[in-house]
Amino acid sequence: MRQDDFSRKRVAQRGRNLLLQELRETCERARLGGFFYPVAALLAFAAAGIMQWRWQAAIVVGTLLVLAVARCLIGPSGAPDVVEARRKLRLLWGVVLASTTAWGAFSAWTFAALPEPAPLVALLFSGAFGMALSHTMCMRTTPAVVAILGVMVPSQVVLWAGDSRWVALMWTVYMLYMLMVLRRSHREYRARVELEEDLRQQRDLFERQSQVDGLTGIANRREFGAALVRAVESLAPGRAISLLIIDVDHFKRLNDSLGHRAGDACLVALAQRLREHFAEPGDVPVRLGGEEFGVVIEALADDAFLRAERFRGALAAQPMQVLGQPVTVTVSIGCGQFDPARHEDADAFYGDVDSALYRAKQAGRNRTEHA
Ligand SMILES: Nc1nc2c(ncn2[C@@H]2O[C@H](COP(=O)(O)OP(=O)(O)OP(=O)(O)O)[C@@H](O)[C@H]2O)c(=O)[nH]1
Repeated sequence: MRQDDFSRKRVAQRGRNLLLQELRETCERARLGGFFYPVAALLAFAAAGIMQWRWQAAIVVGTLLVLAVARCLIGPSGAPDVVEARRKLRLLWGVVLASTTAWGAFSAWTFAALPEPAPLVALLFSGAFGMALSHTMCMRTTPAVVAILGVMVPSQVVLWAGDSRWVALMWTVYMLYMLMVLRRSHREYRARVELEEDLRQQRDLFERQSQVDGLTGIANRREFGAALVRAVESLAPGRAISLLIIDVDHFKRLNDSLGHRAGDACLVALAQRLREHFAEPGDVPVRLGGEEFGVVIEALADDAFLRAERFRGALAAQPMQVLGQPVTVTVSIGCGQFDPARHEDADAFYGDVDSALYRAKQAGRNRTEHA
């Protein structure tokens, strides 16, 4: 993959992760907050004498309750793609804005319709909701601003229009303070999620680096050890695991004649050949170190032997392009199948196949030997 493609992919992945985190947090925070609205409306009606206002209470509390339940139903199920995540966020904010606007309208209505102390109760709850919104729903500023205005403005209009100008002024200052708190909370939220994403990416990078060989890009010895132990320990009845250990013949000569850089390029080209040749499900090609490679194959020894021979024959017959010039290399291969009766563990299995490789070298190289 080209470097700029890789960077673009990482940027897109980062954007998606941030969006999914925003969706998760918005769902979580909106879920809890929704139920305070019907409870607050119930308390305001209780303060006014609930029996006298039972129909109005049923409509207001019922509406706010339905909206609270709707908030709970919109969740980040599974791992939605970017389009689906944006759609859910829009839907969720739509329901949140419906709750805050409904509350704002209700609190303004209490001044006209309900006796004291119901308007005071509703007014104080408006302040609490506005402040809660500025702290908790700070993931997106525009809808959060609309939500705060929805909760706060209707009662302010009533206060400014009536004879409570000082209360109205204090309420307006309070609302401006909420908007400032929202701005700060939003900045802190962004800094936190960006930092968390940076740490996640660093962790993934380190994890990948610890599993992949830096020169050839295929799995390294550490990953090989883990894959072999996994394969051996989880071997199901009727299944087989084979191992090839592949060593380049006279690699020192190649290094000495063409240079170390050409030696490196040769190892990269060889790893690419391995990747292409051993690409069936269950195949794990790795670089064990130096000019030694390994392949874990889910197959019987005879099948693995045939595939090893095909690889060896093709390599010897077809020169590789190394720094622009054709270079023919041969390999010696040890091949064996894991046998629980003979191999106590993965190490014993590896040792057995390594001995087969040794025999292949002793027998003249460019050949495959059975363990
Ligand atoms: N270019 C390059 N050379 C390496 C690397 N790792 C090991 N080598 C070289 O690989 C050579 C291995 O040499 P030997 O172990 O003698 O094996 P050989 O020359 O391949 O001989 P046989 O295995 O007996 O056929 C050494 O010269 C190492 O320096 C590497 O990452 N890059």
